[in-house]
Amino acid sequence: MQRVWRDYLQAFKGFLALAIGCAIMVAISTQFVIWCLKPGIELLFGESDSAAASEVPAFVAANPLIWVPVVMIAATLVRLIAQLGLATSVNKVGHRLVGRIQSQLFGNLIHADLGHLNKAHSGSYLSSVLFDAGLMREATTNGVVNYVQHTGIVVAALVSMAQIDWRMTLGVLLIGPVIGAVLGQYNRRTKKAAQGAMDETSTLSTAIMESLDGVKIVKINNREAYEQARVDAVIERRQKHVIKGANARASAAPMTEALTTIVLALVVAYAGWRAQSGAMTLGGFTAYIAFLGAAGQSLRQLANLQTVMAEGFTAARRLFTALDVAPEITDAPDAKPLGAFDRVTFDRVSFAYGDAPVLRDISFEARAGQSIALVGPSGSGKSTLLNLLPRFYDAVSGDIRFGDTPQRAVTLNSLRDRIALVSQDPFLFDDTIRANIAYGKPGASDDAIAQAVRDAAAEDFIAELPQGLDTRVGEGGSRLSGGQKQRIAIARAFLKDAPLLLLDEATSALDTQSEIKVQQALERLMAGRTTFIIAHRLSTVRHADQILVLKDGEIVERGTHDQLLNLNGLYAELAQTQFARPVAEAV
Ligand SMILES: Nc1ncnc2c1ncn2[C@@H]1O[C@H](COP(=O)(O)OP(=O)(O)OP(=O)(O)O)[C@@H](O)[C@H]1O
Repeated sequence: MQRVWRDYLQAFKGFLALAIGCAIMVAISTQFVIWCLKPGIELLFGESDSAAASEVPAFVAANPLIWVPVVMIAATLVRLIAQLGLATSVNKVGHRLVGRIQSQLFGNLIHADLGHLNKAHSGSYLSSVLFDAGLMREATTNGVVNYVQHTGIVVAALVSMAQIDWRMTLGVLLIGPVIGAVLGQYNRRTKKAAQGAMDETSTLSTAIMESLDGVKIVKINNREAYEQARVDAVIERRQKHVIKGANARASAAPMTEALTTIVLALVVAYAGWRAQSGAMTLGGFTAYIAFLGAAGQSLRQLANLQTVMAEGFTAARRLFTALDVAPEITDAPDAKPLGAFDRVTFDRVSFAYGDAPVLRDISFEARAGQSIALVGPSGSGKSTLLNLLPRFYDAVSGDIRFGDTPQRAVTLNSLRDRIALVSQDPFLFDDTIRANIAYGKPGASDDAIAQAVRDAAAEDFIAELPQGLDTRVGEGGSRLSGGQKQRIAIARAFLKDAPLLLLDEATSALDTQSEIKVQQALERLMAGRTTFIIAHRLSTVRHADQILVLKDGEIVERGTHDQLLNLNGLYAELAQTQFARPVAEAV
């Protein structure tokens, strides 16, 4: 709660003060309406006139038939206004709080290290953004204000009851610890159920997202029934927790009600006995019962609030755990923008995902404008090596330098500004082709975009689309073919015009018109840029200035295509089996 106050609520303290002021006003006006009953009944029914008359102003005592209802209606109006003020201010603060947390969570997600994102479940983030923030709002705004209001009503009712008959009130208070113990019991159960339900909600989100992402694999393998059963099992587990929580919640309020009704019965008996001896008036008795009723109702509300608070604070704990993960890959305090560089150097670079070493002692130098092909068996570390250049991951040891400047001495933004990435399966956003091309260079001119489209050999197919550059590509570029997506990604890289290019070449062979165009566009893109390329095509490796052959995370051979073929080692072997056409035929 302290943290919620410090990080979120403090900024809205004016609105919160208004909400709490309104809550107190609601409590007071509720009490006042009930308090009016005693002198009202006593005056109207002519009971013990003198006592009632001394409790109210003279004009009320003089004309109770008019003034008692008028005062009660006025107090009710005050209460209505206070309730409206309470609702609007709490809603405003609460929903602003949700928006702020959701925005922070997304900011945290988008700035997180890849290493962290790979470990976290996307569903867990999704359910935090969508549900946890709402649960936390309910507890920290509505919950807190209702606590203040209903606690106020209970305390004020007890004080008024003590004024009417302190002995009876002392007796009533004895029930307090019993109610406390009952509520405590339900509170524990609700908390446990809330935690379980929230965990299953994130599992459910993950399961749904995974099934949709892999829908083709699901269908081709006829695994719809399996996926249905998998999701049903999660729903079932989630429901069990939700039902447990709902049962605890549903039992807490009636238990409190039963206890307060027992108290009411005892009060009726005791008050009747006191009335017989003339120690209690009808007005006093009616007001006492009404106060007791109000206190009982507020106690029930407090019992219901236990769930809201339990869920809210469990959600808050989860949210804070997610928000507290700070990225480790950040700018050094004295980082400078990356300037022009004449070479990229890897100097004894090693890397591990966790404890598993993936790259060992990688050393090489790429001069500006050269193309470096990375080849090697699957899992040898080619993608990992590429990932180190834009600092998607940081090397465990060794140095990467741009010219003479160490990679960690430059700002992340300037480093990534100078790198373009074209991957095997390029990612497109559900936006227009224009926006997708300009993603790396927002605000690029129409001319620059048109030039990038021409360079990427994408103009023909874009011209055939009904809205040309303004055609939306669908989620993940689903309305375009693989070759078209590739060319848009290449146009994006052309427009970014970065000096360093990372390419993960498509594995398929050059056998269609579209793929020939892609290949030619890539060759134009590589011209004049330092290119690191995971090569799957013989034509690419043959033209590379330097080929690094990786095996188990180490460079085992290096040189040009001809030099490596002459070595007759791993490269020659790979060239025979891995590349599209046999070496003999291609050479
Ligand atoms: N995010 C990750 N977490 C843990 N291990 C990983 C991760 N990514 C890759 N690895 C492991 O690191 C090793 C190298 O993987 P990498 O993707 O760099 O190989 P690659 O040579 O690019 O393979 P391929 O040609 O099959 O794409 C593999 O053993 C892989 O299991």
